[in-house]
Amino acid sequence: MSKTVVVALGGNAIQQADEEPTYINQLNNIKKSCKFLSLLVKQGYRLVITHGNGPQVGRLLQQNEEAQNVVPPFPLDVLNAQTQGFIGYMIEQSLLNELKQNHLTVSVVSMMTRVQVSSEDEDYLDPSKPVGTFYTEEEAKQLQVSNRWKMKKDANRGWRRVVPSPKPLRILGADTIRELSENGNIVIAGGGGGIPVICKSTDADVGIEAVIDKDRSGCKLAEEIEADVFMVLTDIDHVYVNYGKADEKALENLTVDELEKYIEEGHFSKGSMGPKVEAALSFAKTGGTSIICALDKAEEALQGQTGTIVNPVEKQVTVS
Ligand SMILES: Nc1ncnc2c1ncn2[C@@H]1O[C@H](COP(=O)(O)OP(=O)(O)O)[C@@H](O)[C@H]1O
Ligand SMILES: NC(=O)OP(=O)(O)O
Repeated sequence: MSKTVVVALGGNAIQQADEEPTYINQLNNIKKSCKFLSLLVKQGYRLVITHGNGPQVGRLLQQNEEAQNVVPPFPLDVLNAQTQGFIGYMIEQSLLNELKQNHLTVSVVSMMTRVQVSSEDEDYLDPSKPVGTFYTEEEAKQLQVSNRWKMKKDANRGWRRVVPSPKPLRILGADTIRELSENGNIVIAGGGGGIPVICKSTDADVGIEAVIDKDRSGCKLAEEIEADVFMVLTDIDHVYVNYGKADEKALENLTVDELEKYIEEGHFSKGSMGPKVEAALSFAKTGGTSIICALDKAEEALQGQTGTIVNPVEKQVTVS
């Protein structure tokens, strides 16, 4: 039977840092990304695609706030749903067009996905999820006062607004996602990390104003649908130790224990590679294979030829 791969598309697959965030620029990036995804479909992998929404949901939030005297604003959980809708549409249509050009007949389904979170998560008190545009330190300090935004430094890339990011506890509708995938559909699910909701057995489910990290929820999704591979596609060929230093070293094929040691040694930045390696580690611990690699090398990485591959301790073999 063909392997199920949960693919988490990084922000760069949708928007390049140095480009204007217009619809056309984002669509062109998605079209390029879909060319690489279609190669995986051609190889016979079953794809479940998830994607980020940090830049997009941050700008949508800003639009809602800035227009609030003219148009009533919507809460952040609804804005997450909006990003699932429009990014899902852009991926679905671009992928279908690419598959059609390659004479591949596979249906693509975008699924609005809610994700259960805790009402007690500590991130509500000290928000960590960067969204929207990058600012200089000076601009960030002004926005903190004028707009009452919480601002934090995002690795070495500038300052960004931060919003709460609770950990995903359960992907609601995971059974349906699995069924759709097993029936031969490409499924786009858990976009933007999913819509965060609090579920209590005695009360109605209720949405929460937060943005979940898509690498964390992608890993949870892979775990819950029992995927074979969890793959994080970004803009860098490997995960590195001593990244950016003279003695940096690309990580190729490693065990859970080795990766755990590198995480403890503090090699990975909180706002960029950190969540990816933690998600990769977490999935490998459940018995699957995790891969972090460049989007344009996805096919080779699945054949074990490139990328950072994290194997479960007992499974030191490459994926094919
Ligand atoms: N240890 C590391 N190894 C590799 N890349 C790293 C490391 N630490 C930080 N990075 C940075 O992480 C970036 C990828 O993270 P990010 O930009 O958040 O990805 P995406 O937007 O694709 O999800 C790389 O371009 C690289 O600059
Ligand atoms: N929700 C989320 O993690 O989005 P980004 O990957 O775009 O930050």
